[in-house]
Amino acid sequence: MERSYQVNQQGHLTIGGLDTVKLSQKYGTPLFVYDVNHIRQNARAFVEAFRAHNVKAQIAYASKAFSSIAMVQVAKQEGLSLDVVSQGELYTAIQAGFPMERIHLHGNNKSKEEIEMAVEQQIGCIVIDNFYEIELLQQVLQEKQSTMDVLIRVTPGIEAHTHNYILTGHEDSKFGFNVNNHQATEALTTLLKIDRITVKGVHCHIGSQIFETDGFEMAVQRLYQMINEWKNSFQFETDVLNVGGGFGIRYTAEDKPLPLHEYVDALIKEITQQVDHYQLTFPEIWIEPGRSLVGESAVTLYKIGSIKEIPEVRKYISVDGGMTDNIRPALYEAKYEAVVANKANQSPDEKVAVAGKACESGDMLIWDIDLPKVKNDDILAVFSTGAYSYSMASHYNRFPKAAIVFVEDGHDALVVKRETYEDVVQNDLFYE
Ligand SMILES: Cc1ncc(COP(=O)(O)O)c(C=O)c1O
Ligand SMILES: N[C@@H](CCCC[NH3+])C(=O)O
Repeated sequence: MERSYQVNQQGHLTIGGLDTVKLSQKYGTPLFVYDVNHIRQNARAFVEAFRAHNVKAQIAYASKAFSSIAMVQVAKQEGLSLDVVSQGELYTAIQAGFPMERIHLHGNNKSKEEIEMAVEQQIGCIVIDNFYEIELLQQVLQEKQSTMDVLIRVTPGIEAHTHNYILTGHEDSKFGFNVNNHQATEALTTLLKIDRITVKGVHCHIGSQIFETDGFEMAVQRLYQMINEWKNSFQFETDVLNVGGGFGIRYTAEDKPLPLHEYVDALIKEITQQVDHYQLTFPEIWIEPGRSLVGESAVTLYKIGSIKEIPEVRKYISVDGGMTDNIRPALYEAKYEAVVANKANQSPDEKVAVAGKACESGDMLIWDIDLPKVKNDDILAVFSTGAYSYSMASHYNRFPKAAIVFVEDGHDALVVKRETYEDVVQNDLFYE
């Protein structure tokens, strides 16, 4: 989906038709601004892609990318399912009134409390990750005299490294059951013996920010070897094949994401071939997009403060946020693009570096970017911050977390309040 940014007559950047400079004045900075229409278009692109093939599917928004009550409401409105990884994400979904039967619980170390909550809420399914969890789930189901549908998360030995794939004979991952050493099959046989558990199928996730379809195709091929063995050995047929998320987005001009339907088209083509080859039943397909639904839908607005020039070295412009609202540059050397929101019609004059305000040399948002000459109080808009920014925010240096605004149809709405200093110390107790 094209990003909905434009420049208005004042030379200000607009998102979803609203002036970002005015939004920064109204709500303060740092501020996340989401174009809700953009999220909806992405969701509909996935829904439509499956519909075009007449394939039954669940598109589960991976809420780890950005979870808030308002975001979960939008996912519900668009008919998506929801992937949650913790009690916190599940609690958010409950508060948002999300249909429990469309929730899938993930996690490589689910606690008994998390499993209990999932069973009590009768969520759609638990994605089983390890043998210990099978014991815990069995115990909880017994205690609560309940039942649960599950998928088995497997690691097929294919790992995506953004632009290419590594085939690993021995899979070294904290997630899921290994296919190659038959732990996945052992998990199946263990689960099949438990009356209160119904195995609906298989899950795998090969990585994130992936720009090609061949890694998904390779994973499907490997999975079908296993699924066919399961059919022959245990007469077990998978009703559901969940191929995870990972569809890439554009952070900078170097990123060339595919239109979302191309991933779906390729997956359906490969699954069709495999099903025909092994003469199996076509499964329901589930996917778990996070970044591709929300990543490009948001900008972060910052106010520029200090400007430091080291002659012949670098010019640093510092903003009023940084790694505490977007850890990705520090954590993954992730690259971002930005514009000066109040000078969006001006051409660049100089190369600068954008620094955050945390007490950490690595707190840099962008190392090299061409911008028009900036001064204090200018507003910087960093693009594509909708995924894994707010959701990975921290209180380092006791900075309060930023606010979030949704814009749609010419309206803006505050959906996450800016934290106050009272919020920052709310759990602190005096030592007496
Ligand atoms: C199991 C699982 N599903 C879905 C996702 C979402 O990935 P993405 O945000 O890249 O679509 C992730 C994150 O990588 C994941 O670990
Ligand atoms: N948080 C990561 C991706 C991890 C996805 C979840 N398994 C990022 O920002 O790119």
